Amino acid sequence: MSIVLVVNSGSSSFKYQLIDMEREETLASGLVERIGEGVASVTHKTGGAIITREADIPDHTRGFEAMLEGFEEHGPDLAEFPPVVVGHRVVHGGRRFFDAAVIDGKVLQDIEDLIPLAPLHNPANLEGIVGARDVFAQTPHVAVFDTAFHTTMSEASSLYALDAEVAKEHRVRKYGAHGTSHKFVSEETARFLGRDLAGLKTIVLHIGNGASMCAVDGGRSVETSMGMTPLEGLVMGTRTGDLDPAVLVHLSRRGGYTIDQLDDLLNRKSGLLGLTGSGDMRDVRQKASAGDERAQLGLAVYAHRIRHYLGAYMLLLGGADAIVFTAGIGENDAKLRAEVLDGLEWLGVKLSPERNESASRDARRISADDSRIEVLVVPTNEELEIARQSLAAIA
Ligand SMILES: Nc1ncnc2c1ncn2[C@@H]1O[C@H](COP(=O)(O)OP(=O)(O)O)[C@@H](O)[C@H]1O
Ligand SMILES: CC(=O)OP(=O)(O)O
Ligand SMILES: [Mg+2]
Repeated sequence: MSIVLVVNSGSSSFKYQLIDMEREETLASGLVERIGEGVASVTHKTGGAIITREADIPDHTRGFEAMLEGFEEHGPDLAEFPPVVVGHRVVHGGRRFFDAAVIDGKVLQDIEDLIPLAPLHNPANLEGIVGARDVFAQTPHVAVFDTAFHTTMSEASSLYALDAEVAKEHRVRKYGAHGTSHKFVSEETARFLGRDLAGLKTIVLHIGNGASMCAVDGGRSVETSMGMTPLEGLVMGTRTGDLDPAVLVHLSRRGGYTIDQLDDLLNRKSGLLGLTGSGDMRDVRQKASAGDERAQLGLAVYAHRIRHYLGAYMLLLGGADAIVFTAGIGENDAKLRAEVLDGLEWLGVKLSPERNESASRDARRISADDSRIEVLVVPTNEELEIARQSLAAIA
């Protein structure tokens, strides 16, 4: 039996999944939220049961213990299903990791060295790894990097027009993120369509709390909307996405903002939250339906940015076979999908309103039969992709 435990650590949360890789079946999954905030919430799901409780979880190591308690109390018994490997999501692998890596002291050091390039994500990923290695000391651990899928991008896509010496010294270039999801979804798309991945041009819209798009040509990432860090590109829950860099100079000079305040403003106080007062799409939709004009305007900015990238990626790929929506918003928000694809019949994109609004949660076609370009919803499963790569890395 090949059992893999996957850990996706965020700054204040972590998600986990125990997967039987022989059938790619999830035996249990869970979420520990609000770590270090006094009362954390712990959810453990297995065999159709969902158990939620509150606990004091000051750090990720304690979070791991809470996860283990979930397994002990509600199963499955980890002694019966011992993981052969623990797979970890790591957002930034820079130009050091082109593939998944078995974690040793050197890999840990590299992930730490990359913290300046992903200050919100890599420290949490690292803490998760350290916690998990304490608990699963005899098991190999593998890091799977969000950036790895984008290492196929050309220099023309990856370089900023910054002084070349400065860029080199400070490792400033586009690395992208969400690559594990973009890879998984583009492969699922080929499978769904019964097409050979090698001949398929896909535009993947990973629209969750963090959001990015990717132009995938024959299974290779050729362009993506996130940049040196996961701040560039689309409007997100709390992140600005694209912004004239001179805004920073202006706010610093005229507004007296410090570097830390700017970082906080751009990463945590902007995006949907900054535009509408809510960072969660469900709340923004509710407000907009109730007539809130700020929410309506925020949604217009949100969809406009996605359309901007969609147009660019159609051109870069020389046309697309499929436009694919995924992640929390992409999979669930039919209104957003309709807004993004509104009036694109001239381009060969025609949505079927009934299919778009269907309550199905499976991979599905939402374009009309006479749409030249296929439009799909394909649920992402980063954990399964991490499990596949982790298993391959120890083989
Ligand atoms: N039914 C829904 N309609 C609209 N948005 C939804 C729905 N369900 C979830 N979302 C949104 O999905 C987002 C979270 O996406 P997710 O991919 O889980 O993000 P992350 O993994 O980055 O935390 C939130 O903005 C949430 O409001
Ligand atoms: C890279 C990134 O933005 O990740 P998340 O969507 O989990 O915030
Ligand atoms: Mg995410």
